[in-house]
Amino acid sequence: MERVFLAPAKINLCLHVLGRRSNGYHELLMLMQPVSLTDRVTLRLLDEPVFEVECPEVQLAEGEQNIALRAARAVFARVGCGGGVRVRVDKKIPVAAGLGGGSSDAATVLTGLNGMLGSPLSTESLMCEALKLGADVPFFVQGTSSWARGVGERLDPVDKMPAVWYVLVNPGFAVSTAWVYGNLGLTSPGDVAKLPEFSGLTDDLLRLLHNDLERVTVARYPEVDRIKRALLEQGALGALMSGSGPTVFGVFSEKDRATAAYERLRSVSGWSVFLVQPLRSPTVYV
Ligand SMILES: C[C@@](CO)(OP(=O)(O)O)[C@H](O)COP(=O)(O)OP(=O)(O)OC[C@H]1O[C@@H](n2ccc(N)nc2=O)[C@H](O)[C@@H]1O
Ligand SMILES: Nc1ncnc2c1ncn2[C@@H]1O[C@H](COP(=O)(O)OP(=O)(O)O)[C@@H](O)[C@H]1O
Repeated sequence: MERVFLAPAKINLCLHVLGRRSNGYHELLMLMQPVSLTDRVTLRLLDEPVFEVECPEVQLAEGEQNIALRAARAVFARVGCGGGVRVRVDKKIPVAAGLGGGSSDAATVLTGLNGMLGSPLSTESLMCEALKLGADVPFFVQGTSSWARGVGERLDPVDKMPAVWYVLVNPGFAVSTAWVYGNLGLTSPGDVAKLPEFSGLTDDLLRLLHNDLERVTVARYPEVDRIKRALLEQGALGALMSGSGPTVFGVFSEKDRATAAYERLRSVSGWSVFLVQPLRSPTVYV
């Protein structure tokens, strides 16, 4: 049996670091949203106990280091059934970009395989395996815009989100999430007591835009700040780095303006530019 799924990217509309745990992980408050830039994940069930992953056209580990393969093994181990799986990931989401591509691939493998095997695992079990794979993976299993707390695993879905357009700009180099958190130098806990109200309007979203990781990435990669300014010059209502970066998103309320900015910015050498919308539903089955 073979099935194809689309694994979406995410953006962090806000990211506040509230503290640091003894294991080095950080306590966060984030508003996260899946967007319509997707990897294509093909899953083929095998009779023999073989686990393989291929990622054509990108320089990405095809063995155990690939998080999609680890997700496949996790499902089979938890279900305790025989057989194996061949995973193919056709990447569209830039790698190590702050867009959660690997986490999304992994979540898609967890939920997709579970469905193909007749749904033996509960959502709770899937969430448990998701968190073992990475802090952002539970968000993608849950699949909709959410407030995320803890290390990212305590999720509260948000129903009402504005119908905006985003232009994503990626400068073409990778940024390590571990490096960014490692260089945060957290001295005092973040204060979110005065966080603006969010009732789902575009103005609320614009007031909310904030990322505590931005200064770390910008200090090392000033190009991220140049992208922010370029997006604002092109008419974005707001612009922010997503996650640990280096991708920056610009917010637009009108499609025409977003399209014009997209056309202009994609002529800049070395930048990958995407015009996307918020996604409403979880992992898409093709
Ligand atoms: C920054 C964020 C924002 O959504 O996304 P990305 O920029 O990676 O997309 C996440 O917090 C990234 O989550 P994820 O990429 O799943 O992290 P993991 O693989 O679990 O951990 C990678 C590294 O980040 C650090 N880390 C991660 C999450 C967290 N709450 N605190 C941390 O300090 C860990 O110490 C680890 O060294
Ligand atoms: N299927 C995958 N897709 C993307 N990256 C992967 C995958 N499997 C393993 N990785 C590794 O995970 C790291 C983080 O990648 P990614 O999830 O794209 O980052 P981010 O969350 O910052 O967008 C990279 O160093 C990459 O080599």
